[in-house]
Amino acid sequence: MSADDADRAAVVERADRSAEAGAAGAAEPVIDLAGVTFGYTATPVVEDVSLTVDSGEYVAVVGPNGSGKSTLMRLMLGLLGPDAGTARLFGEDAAGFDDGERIGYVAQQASAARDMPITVREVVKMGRFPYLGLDRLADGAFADGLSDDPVRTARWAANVVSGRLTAADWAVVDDALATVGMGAFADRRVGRLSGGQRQRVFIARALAGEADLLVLDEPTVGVDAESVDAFYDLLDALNDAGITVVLIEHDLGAVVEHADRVVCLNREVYFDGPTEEFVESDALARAFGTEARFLAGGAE
Ligand SMILES: Nc1ncnc2c1ncn2[C@@H]1O[C@H](COP(=O)(O)OP(=O)(O)OP(=O)(O)O)[C@@H](O)[C@H]1O
Repeated sequence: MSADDADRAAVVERADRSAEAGAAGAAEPVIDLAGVTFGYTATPVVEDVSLTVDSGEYVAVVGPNGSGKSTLMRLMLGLLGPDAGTARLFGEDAAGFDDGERIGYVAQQASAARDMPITVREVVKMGRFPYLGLDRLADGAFADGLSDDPVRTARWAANVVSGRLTAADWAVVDDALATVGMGAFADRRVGRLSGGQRQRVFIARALAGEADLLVLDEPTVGVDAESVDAFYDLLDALNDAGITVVLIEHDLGAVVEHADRVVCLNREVYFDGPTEEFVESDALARAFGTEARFLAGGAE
């Protein structure tokens, strides 16, 4: 079986699992914002936004610089609380949501990640941590490993946690690496990867956590063009497999090619609907003002 075939097989297997989960789960929205208003100061940067995202959707949030996209994402994830309105995540109040492993968050390339002195497999392994549970750590030896030296303690804790990963956990880690096409890089240091490869590793970490919502904030900024295409193909495959995708993206060409639905934001929602209708609409011109001509040209 070629590496590509293995990757495809992993995606298909994931699709089967998601289909089972979908059949068993209720049809509650993944994200549900109702009349949300928020400002860092007295002036709102997000105003009266209502939108729901259902399981399995692929939604892109677009808008000019400073239009409130990242703020909206933080509100969706409960990292900020609305001044007015309500934000719900998987049916719960977003601020109190504590089932973090259900969400995979991929930020713009963090420069810190470049300096991480750990391997790809170690990063992806972190996705399993929420499943280990304190009960799997709580044995008599726990206190013996603590030391005054924080680095030693952290190293010890990492080793203990590694020791607690079962064969099934490691299988999930390897499956996630195969899905993003990074199986061959498992033992490479994260800092030695290209930007696009690193972003795939962070997606793999989310998959290892069995996330069913991927939230990405301009994930391909600074990534070379070829890797960007591969990255979006991967997102398409994951979405086909049932994972909900919410993507902030400035590249309207990528949005038009990949997302099923567009939310166009400039403090308020200017458009929310199918991508083909967005392309035909005047939302871009209204939301982007003078930038619209340039951006629309970029989308062709
Ligand atoms: N932590 C903060 N404190 C104060 N103001 C903030 C903060 N974060 C963002 N803002 C302001 O809120 C507004 C919306 O910012 P936000 O980052 O949500 O927009 P954006 O659409 O994601 O922008 P960009 O496309 O440039 O990343 C901007 O005017 C920004 O300056």
